[in-house]
Amino acid sequence: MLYVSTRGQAPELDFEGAMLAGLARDGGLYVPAEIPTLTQAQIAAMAGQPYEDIALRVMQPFTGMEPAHLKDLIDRAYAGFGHDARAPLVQLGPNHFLLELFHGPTLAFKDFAMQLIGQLFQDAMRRKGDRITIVGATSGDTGSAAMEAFRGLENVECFILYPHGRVSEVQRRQMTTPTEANVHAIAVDGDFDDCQAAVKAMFNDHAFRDRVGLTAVNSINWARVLAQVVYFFASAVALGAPQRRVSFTVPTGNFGDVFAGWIAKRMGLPIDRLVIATNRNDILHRTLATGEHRKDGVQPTISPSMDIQVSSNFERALFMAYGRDGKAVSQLMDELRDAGGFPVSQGALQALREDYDSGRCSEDDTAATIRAMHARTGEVLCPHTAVGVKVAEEHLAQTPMITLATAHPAKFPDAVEAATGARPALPPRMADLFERDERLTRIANDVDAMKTLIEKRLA
Ligand SMILES: Cc1ncc(COP(=O)(O)O)c(C=O)c1O
Ligand SMILES: N[C@@H](CCOP(=O)(O)O)C(=O)O
Repeated sequence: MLYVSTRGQAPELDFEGAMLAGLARDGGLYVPAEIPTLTQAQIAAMAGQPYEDIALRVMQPFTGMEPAHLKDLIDRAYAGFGHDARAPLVQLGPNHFLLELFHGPTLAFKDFAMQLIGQLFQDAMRRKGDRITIVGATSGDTGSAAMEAFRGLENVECFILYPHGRVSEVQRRQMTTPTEANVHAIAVDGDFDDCQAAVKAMFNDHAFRDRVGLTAVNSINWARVLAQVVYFFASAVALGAPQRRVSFTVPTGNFGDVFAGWIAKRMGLPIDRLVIATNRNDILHRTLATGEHRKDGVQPTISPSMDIQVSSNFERALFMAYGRDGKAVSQLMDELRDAGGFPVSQGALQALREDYDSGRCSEDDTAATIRAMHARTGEVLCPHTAVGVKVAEEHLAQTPMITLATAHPAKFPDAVEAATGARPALPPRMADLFERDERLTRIANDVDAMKTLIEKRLA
């Protein structure tokens, strides 16, 4: 299986090469040259299987890895999850289900991919004997998941850039309290888009990239997206796929999760609609509605992990919608950088609308949904999940709808308490989070200063 860049100018790589590279050398994102398909019988055979077995069947064709070896890494990745089903389904209404993706060690869906790529990276490094430097950008959840997966590992330094003052206190403390010396929380005076732009700028400085052995754990990295494809299969099969079609609503920011759903659909999973749910940072909803993809400044919300305007993986969706035309995508990305946006061509817009629907949820509706769902079902939603549930309710139809519950409510206690009157508790293993010492470096939104900081630390 080979991987190609969305900008068409980087060398094609195998799975391990694409994973270790992170961002392609032409600034694009790696995607599979062809998407492998599963037969309806192969999908039906997943019914009743453990999550780890489904993960093997879904991911193995993309990796070319020896199945028993990959299965061993998958088993290790999910052994620490706090629920036997890994991703349990809860029914919210007659045709509406919630997929709980927050039973991993850092209480957000990021653990599904991050725990696995932690294993995959260690496996590759054992064979190659390399040192790597991870630089990641986070709006709150990727950062703690990455630190959890890589803390204490020899030959790995992990730097996480987060927007100062724009993550919840629990999220911040999850990043600033690990004691291992190889993980570093860096508070940037900027927003998430600034942090992500800085990461991409470091990758595009090839001399720096090669000097420090830079790699990515954001959904820039194809392996992150791949691991997220699995729970679309596991949940759809639990509700009767492939005989029964399902739809998904995905709280969306960087577009990695919903793009994983698109991959599942292309692999043969009978998905009816993929609904993109945004908070008031609604660039993706506006794009689908109007055909104009235009940045509008990141606005802080009570669902801070989705406070994103430059949605990294939308580039992968555009690549597919433009018929895998790397030159066209490259031009669009230049326009986004230089002019703040671009019109999507009619053909590409039609292709996007064939697979995706979208909706936007206001701050008031987010709080009202947390409150109403708690009163009606007893289920406590995190604000991101509430954005998904609200938008999903506007798209309910004959087909069962699965909304992704992307984080545990206890990561956002203030927003949840304001809506329900009850403060969600952290799991006992994290009960002393607020007593632990914090360690962080505050830095200006200046890529050169960040590179200097990283190189100093590595020296
Ligand atoms: C809790 C939560 N929900 C939703 C999202 C959006 O997911 P994606 O960036 O894959 O669109 C994020 C961050 O990415 C998140 O942390
Ligand atoms: N919401 C994310 C933003 C980064 O997303 P990623 O999936 O590209 O890592 C976060 O919590 O950091």
